[in-house]
Amino acid sequence: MDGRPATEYASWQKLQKIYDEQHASLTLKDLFAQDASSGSRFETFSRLYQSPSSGEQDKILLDYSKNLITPEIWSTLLKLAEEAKVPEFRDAMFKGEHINTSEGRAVLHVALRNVFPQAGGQFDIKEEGADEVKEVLDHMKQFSDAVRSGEWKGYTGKSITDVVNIGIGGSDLGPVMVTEALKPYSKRDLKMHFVSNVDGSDIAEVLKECDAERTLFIVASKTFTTQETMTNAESARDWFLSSAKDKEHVAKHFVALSTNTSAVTSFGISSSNMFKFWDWVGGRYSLWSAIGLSIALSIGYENFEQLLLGAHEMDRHFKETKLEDNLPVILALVGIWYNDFYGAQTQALLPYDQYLHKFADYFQQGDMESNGKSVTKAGDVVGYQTGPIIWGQSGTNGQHAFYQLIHQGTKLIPCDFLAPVETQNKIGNHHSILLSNFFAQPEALAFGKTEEQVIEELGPEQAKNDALVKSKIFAGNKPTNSIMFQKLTPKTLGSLIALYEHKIHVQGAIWGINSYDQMGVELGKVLAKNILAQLGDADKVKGHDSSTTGLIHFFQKNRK
Ligand SMILES: O=P(O)(O)OC[C@H]1O[C@H](O)[C@@H](O)[C@@H](O)[C@@H]1O
Repeated sequence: MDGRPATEYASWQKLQKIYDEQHASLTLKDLFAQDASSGSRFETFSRLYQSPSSGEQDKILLDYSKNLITPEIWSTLLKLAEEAKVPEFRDAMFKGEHINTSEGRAVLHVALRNVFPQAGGQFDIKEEGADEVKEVLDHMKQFSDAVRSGEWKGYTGKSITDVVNIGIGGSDLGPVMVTEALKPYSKRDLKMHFVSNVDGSDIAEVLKECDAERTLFIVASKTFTTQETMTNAESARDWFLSSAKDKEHVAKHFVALSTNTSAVTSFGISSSNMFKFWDWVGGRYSLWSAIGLSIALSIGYENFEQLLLGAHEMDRHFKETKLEDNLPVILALVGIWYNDFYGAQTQALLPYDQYLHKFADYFQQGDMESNGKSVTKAGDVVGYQTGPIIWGQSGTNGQHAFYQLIHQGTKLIPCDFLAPVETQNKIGNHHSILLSNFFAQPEALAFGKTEEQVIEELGPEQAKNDALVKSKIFAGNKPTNSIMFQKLTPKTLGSLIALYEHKIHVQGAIWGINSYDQMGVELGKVLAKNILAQLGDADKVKGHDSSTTGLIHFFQKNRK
């Protein structure tokens, strides 16, 4: 809680000792072979989460049995969570304590979904703005209903057909991921576009598809100062005005999502077209706030509310469930075991659901911007690994791209496999084929293929080729989590996102770091501003190393 280095905990030291003594002989094969004597490993190391309001329909199964953990390792990891005061740190977040210490802010994305008195009661959160959440949601409902029904008209009296969300980082990735994930619930005749990159090609391609009379621009930026977003927003406004001519028409075609009212109004968007949020909403935790307006426009407010409800129910689970049954805690502890003791550098997220194809991209920011830190909250340099590199893509595509390295490469890559029991699109036996891959890959990773098996398969003649035999061996012993959910409904998606958000929180708490600032994005921004002012004139290029100067001069000489 106070940023104690994790290595000081007795349980951390014990884990190190266990690792040193046991890791060479610890195999998933042996661990599962003990099933017969000690009861099913699956029973011991899996947990079923049921939505309190819809139970069966929105359940999530977490199987963490294919991990290199024994009862002793597991109980020591749970002890670590207690020693690091994970429950206290979690409760401090829910109470609105200013756990983002470097910025002196509360961390209250949980307040954004704390709007369901019927779902087991609300959390008592007393922070400025927390009582305005419902008001902004009502505004979002009213606005999204009007646009979706066609009641909201553009400057020539036509309804809206295209929505362009202009934002970057947390003001883009969440809406992109969720609108993709919930496409089956979307209004197909309202097309969603996302512009994030300051590269003019991004906005140029989107605008080619839009008609100024029927396009709504959402300028999404917490600070409303982000260079990429403001540049894109200005270009969008210029493009719009080249057709609409009159600045008065901007009001029908531009809305803003921000915490910065004065910057929004000086851009020319009236405060009645602004959807606000608060400084206690971190960018990468903001899809639940006004930043989710594009989501509400795409899937409708009622579905957006279901997304919030799913997250709220996971919040309750995280807050009220003992550590050993707590899904976010389990994911966090398993991750720490590989990250800090086995030295794993990365963590793959592999959804076997095409609609989740942006899930890993989303949690790249969610996890890496949160836990990519190397000093504790007390300011000490950590002597251990913190946040993992998050990567991945939809499962079967990954199988034909990078799984080779996971199976037979030299690196340990812990993987989370995710899949729905029910598909959104029943076509032939696609889903059975998909799921058979979802079941097979963790099995292959865990148990591999021995030399004896390879020799038997090859037959006596080919087995004489030793190099061929060796190349076909799968060492196995690669750890995975498997997460199965009933169906990718808005509510289940909300719960899954909150599950990973809280996993990140627990890991940050154990590492003693501040998961809620992002100082590492600042330096590059400042240098870029300085360079921009020098780009026009070769004589102005000053104050850089010879490499940077050489590159800038090369650009200046060759640009057309
Ligand atoms: O919403 P904004 O203020 O435009 O910020 C966009 C992004 O900027 C920076 O990269 C970081 O601070 C991110 O966390 C943030 O999501």
